[in-house]
Amino acid sequence: MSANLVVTNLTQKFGGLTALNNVNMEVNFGEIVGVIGPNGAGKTTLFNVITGVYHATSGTVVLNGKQINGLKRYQITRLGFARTFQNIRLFKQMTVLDNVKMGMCCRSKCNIFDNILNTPRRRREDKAQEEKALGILERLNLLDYKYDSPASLPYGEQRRLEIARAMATDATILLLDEPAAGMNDQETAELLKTVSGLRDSGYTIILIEHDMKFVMNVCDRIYVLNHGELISTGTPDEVKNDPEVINAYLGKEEEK
Ligand SMILES: Nc1ncnc2c1ncn2[C@@H]1O[C@H](COP(=O)(O)OP(=O)(O)OP(=O)(O)O)[C@@H](O)[C@H]1O
Repeated sequence: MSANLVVTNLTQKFGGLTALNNVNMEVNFGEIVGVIGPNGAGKTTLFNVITGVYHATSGTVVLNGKQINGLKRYQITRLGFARTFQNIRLFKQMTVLDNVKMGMCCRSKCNIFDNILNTPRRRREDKAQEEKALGILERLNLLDYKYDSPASLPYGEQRRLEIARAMATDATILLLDEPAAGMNDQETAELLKTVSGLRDSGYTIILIEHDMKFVMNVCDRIYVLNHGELISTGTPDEVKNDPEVINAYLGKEEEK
């Protein structure tokens, strides 16, 4: 398997605080990779650097052989990254279907005149987008909600809708920030099926998660961060038996 994404010696400083310190990571095509670690370990910062929210203090992020750190966020999105966030960020005043269509804006071939004059090109694109969005909703078992407001959906469905919108960007790499947060057991089991199904259909998935049962069941490999340092990496079994990892989590418990 060849590496899709290669992070090398990545360091991110915020003033005197080192949120990431020389972090190395490789993600292969079609893998589900988990990023775990206690609160404040640097997980979200890693996502923020990969997706261009922050420009790394030093180090590189390389996608398919091309360095992407330093690029603008929209350029990184166009290369095939999409992400969901810890806190659900849906457009509540729009329908479920329109939320998914919003994900396609970054690929639009229409210009401002097409939009104002509702030209044939605009109408053709609308139709194609609608068909594609319906397909994604069907795939994520959300089709019955297409004309509903996202706010009216059960929590698990809202989280899946975020993934649907990320897929609509034509992403090949999905970064999911705590996708199972706040879910009950049934919703988590459903999410596990969804995420495994996406991997099986060719997506590469990187996820941050605190729900250890979910992480251990869904991930092919895991990276463990603590205080901005990579302290362990391996299969779920390797990581969960690593004394460094156990110490990092127990240490946090003792600090409380
Ligand atoms: N924009 C920022 N400015 C200053 N400090 C920041 C910024 N973003 C993150 N940090 C700090 O960097 C460290 C890592 O934060 P980060 O949010 O990446 O951790 P995390 O592992 O995602 O934590 P959690 O599991 O609680 O979400 C923390 O000490 C945080 O306060």
